[in-house]
Amino acid sequence: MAAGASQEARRQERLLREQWEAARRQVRWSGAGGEGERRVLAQLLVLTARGWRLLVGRAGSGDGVLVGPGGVFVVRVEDRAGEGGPPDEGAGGLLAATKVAESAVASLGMSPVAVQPVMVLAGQSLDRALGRIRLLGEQQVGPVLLAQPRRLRAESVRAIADHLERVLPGCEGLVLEQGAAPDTTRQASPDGLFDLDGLREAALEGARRAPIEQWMTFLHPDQVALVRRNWSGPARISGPAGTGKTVVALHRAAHLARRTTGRILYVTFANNLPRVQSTFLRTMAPAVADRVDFRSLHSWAQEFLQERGVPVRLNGDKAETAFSLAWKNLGRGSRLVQIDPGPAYWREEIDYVIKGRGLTRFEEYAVVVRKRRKAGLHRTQRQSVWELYEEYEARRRERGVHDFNDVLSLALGEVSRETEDRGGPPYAAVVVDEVQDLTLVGVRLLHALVGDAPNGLLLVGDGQQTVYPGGFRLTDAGIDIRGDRGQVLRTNYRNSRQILDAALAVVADDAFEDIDGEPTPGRRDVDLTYHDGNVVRVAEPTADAHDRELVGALKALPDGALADTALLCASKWALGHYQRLLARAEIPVCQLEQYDGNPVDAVKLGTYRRAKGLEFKNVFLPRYDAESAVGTPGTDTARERAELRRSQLFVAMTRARDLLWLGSVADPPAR
Ligand SMILES: Nc1ncnc2c1ncn2[C@@H]1O[C@H](COP(=O)(O)OP(=O)(O)OP(=O)(O)O)[C@@H](O)[C@H]1O
Repeated sequence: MAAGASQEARRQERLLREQWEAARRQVRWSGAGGEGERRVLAQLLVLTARGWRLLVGRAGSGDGVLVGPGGVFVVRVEDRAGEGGPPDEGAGGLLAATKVAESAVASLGMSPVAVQPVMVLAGQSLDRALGRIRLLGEQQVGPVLLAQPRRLRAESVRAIADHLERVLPGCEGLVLEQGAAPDTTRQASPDGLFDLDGLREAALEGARRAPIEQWMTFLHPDQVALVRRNWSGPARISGPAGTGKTVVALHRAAHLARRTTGRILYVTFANNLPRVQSTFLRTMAPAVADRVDFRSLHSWAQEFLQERGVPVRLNGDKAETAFSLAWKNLGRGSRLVQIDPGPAYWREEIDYVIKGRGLTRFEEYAVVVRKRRKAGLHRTQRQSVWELYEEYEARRRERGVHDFNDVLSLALGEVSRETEDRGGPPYAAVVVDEVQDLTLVGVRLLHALVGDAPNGLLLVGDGQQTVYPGGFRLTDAGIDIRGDRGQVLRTNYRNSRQILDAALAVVADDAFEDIDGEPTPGRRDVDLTYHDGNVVRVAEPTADAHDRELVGALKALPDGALADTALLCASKWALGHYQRLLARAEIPVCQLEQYDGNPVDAVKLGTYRRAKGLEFKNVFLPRYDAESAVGTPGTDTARERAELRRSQLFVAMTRARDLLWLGSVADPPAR
């Protein structure tokens, strides 16, 4: 240990010893409770000399509340020296008191996840969970509270404690009386159960730990109301980019985990998001982090089928070969090539319209409304698509493999059977983030897991950020969102006006229909919070000059800024190019696919799609306006692809909080 550090440790130890002596004298004098209770109270009083506020019932009984840098803790002390098991009787009262405290701080915008029930067992040594209650021994309570990461600043501690003192009935503040300070020349010998070393270490650790982000504790009171709401059936939260949908969904998942004993499933389509979101939840509500399963839909479905013994042979390459053969046999000679000569459009038709919607009969396909598909198909053309589909299925089966859609259909069949057999849903609640990315079968599957149970299904997303072809309405999935079960968030907390305006300009003419069937204009009204930020546009005559500018701009960022910087590309090809460029320039890179939400001092590199749901202080979009091959110009399918590409660009642009760098290569000047 460095000399400075050990001096600080000695100073802390001396201070703690003095504070403990003073607290012991104070509680002895107050005559509160039994001896064990008095020792715990003395320890809590020590915290009041370290930035915490303690509120107790006026009669000296009931549950106390501690408010400090680590959050709000509703505390019940049980004097159980020598008695074994946990005091179940006290738990109900403590949870009720916690609910009261949660309601009281909700009006201040404090999320329920920041209010935690703690039961302290005097005379015992333990640290474990009893449902959502943290059970702590006398020796553990001080160190555990002091070591919490910092959630509240001093002024918030003051405001919250003052508020609670005003609104909680019969409650008053108790502080360590400085006048009761002991004779410091005497070497005090703390009681056996007072862990001086533990407290000292915890105080140092608490000071060392980085504070957790504000949004993990405070939301807008309207958002807190959504987090705590009781919904009688499936619910939906929508809203434009950056309006806090994911933030509300995460707090909601934590809140539900504390309210129920079952497990919570939190699903997205993308593979990388669950890792990031799980990291966030672990930081903001560690006590319930293990009760929430963060999964991508397909990985969850595969694992689920495996556990149930349903054979799955997912093989993307062999499925691709099956399609290529089907196209060769039936597609490329058919009337479909007049609509779009490329096989990709027809593969999408099978993936997103036919299999994605779970259609199994031609008559269903013949009449289906093909959402977001711009090329109209009459009956004979649909017949050709259906023949292609059947040929593909035959080739796929021949190879004995499944594609991604099969995995979801199999899981849906299994869940429906299982829910009937077992008579109960496997999850207490399912939260779906970025729901617009899912297929209809995917949404049906998740709905089947919880049905229409109260507080069971929460769908979160924004149709404007659709980055895959096709679409569906919730009513197609048999999901009925009524009245206040459909909520819209409207305040953007992420982007500056310049950045949001630049992004909205891209999709201004692309009106869309959201999954609730609501027609919505491309340029939407969004309230902005005051926030500075810049759009930097760089147009260079050549690709080389463009890349030099990009590297220069990245290198000019201040020290440590790379940790909050992303470079996003429209295609995998471009990704490879920029990866090599950054490697040559010796700029550290972290692939978005590997990113888990923990800070790493490297540029996050990924495709527009991979950046879904994430945000960064600085976002670089090189060659952002480069035209990709979008089929025969002027055709419906080309228009559809161009619109999808604009949605993807919109998603990429709205990831930027403070700086959006847009690079392009201008046409060389005419000679
Ligand atoms: N009440 C709030 N006060 C301050 N910041 C907030 C609040 N709510 C959300 N934020 C911040 O807003 C930003 C966007 O939040 P979030 O990612 O949840 O939005 P979103 O609607 O899911 O976005 P997108 O659809 O674009 O992925 C985050 O930085 C979050 O911390």
